[in-house]
Amino acid sequence: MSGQLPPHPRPTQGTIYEDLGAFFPRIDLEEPVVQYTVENPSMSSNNGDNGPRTFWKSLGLIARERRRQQEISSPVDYRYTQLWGYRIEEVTTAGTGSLVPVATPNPEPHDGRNSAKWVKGELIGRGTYGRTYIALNATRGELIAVKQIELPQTNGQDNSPQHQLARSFNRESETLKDLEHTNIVKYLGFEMKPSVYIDIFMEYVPGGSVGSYTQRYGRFHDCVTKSFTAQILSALEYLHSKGIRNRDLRGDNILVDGFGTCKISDYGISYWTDTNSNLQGNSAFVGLPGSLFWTAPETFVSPGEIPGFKPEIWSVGCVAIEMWTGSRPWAEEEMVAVMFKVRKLLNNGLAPSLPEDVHISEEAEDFRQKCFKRNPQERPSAEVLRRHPYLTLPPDWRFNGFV
Ligand SMILES: Nc1ncnc2c1ncn2[C@@H]1O[C@H](COP(=O)(O)OP(=O)(O)OP(=O)(O)O)[C@@H](O)[C@H]1O
Repeated sequence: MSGQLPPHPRPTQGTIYEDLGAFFPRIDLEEPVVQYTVENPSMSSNNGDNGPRTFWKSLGLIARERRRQQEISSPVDYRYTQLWGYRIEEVTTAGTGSLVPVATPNPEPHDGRNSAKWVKGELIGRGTYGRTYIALNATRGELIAVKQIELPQTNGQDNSPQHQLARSFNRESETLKDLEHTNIVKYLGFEMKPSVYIDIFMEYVPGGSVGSYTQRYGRFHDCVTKSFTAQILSALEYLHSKGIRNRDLRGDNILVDGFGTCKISDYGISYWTDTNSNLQGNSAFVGLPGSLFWTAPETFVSPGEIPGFKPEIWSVGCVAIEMWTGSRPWAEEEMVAVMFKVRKLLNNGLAPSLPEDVHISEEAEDFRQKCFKRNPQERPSAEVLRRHPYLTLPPDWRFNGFV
């Protein structure tokens, strides 16, 4: 492997466990490095030695044991180990018979939190600000994903998007840690080294994103679009009931596993400023530049506070456009033109349209129009939109590919 996971589709956990060395090439998986103590090693022992016993396991053995456990429990019942509240340390093997911390600049003294350890595997992909890696929880053997974002040196000025994200994660972590829903990527923990980096730990999702699948296959079969849209709305309904916003909903942030289960990632956190300073003078938008195409018009003009959850319903319409057409919304426009176009929309009611060669049903068109209501108050909530007739699937339909 070349240091990065094959771009598409990402391998399943089973495949990674099967060939762990290929995904963790810089780790000695057979070196015994993790110490365990068993209080009563053998109740049946007849040599009178029932005191605590210590022994060592390799990361490879720990991973194999975890894999067996995961095979026994159903994927739905599987509960990841939570890392919240722990000092989450990146470690590696070094031929010393124990796990050693990966050197970071200016290591800090231990702060009293219990430690959890993880090792880094191959790169999954690069985003605008960070890199996402496959990782192994070193004591539990679970395969997880970690997004690492370097914090730029700012000499006290910390308004960079990366610092905004770090603050947003700190602020929201009490809420984020308890969130659990089939259609969201579970956050497992968070570690920050001020002025150096943040690490965000998540469940690992095999497969790809809606964005990568539309790039690969073009427009989706209508039943796939209905199923995915309903799942996205189900996730939003849940997140909104917990007061969590999703300011960056787009195809690239909706991961899809091999069974056709969608999981929203990057929810509840944002690179947006807390104030209304930004790209366009007095507009509120400071999201990632690539997010513009999925962004509701009112987001560009409401100074300060972003209005409630309704901009996300607009974004749902944009994701549906991706699935109906195989391209991003406003596909015919360059970024700068879109900034103007969305502004124009405020005056004359334009919304992302469908190319002439794409035909959707009347129900789908009604769904599209509801998402793109000019007045955010007139857009239905996620809860209401989830019951739209367009989303009804034939009772015997099962996911069996994208097109
Ligand atoms: N929990 C996860 N499991 C598996 N892959 C993931 C996970 N989270 C992100 N990825 C993948 O890692 C890659 C990088 O993701 P990241 O979120 O950093 O950037 P992005 O969403 O592609 O772009 P941007 O930074 O512009 O939002 C993408 O291919 C993404 O699908």
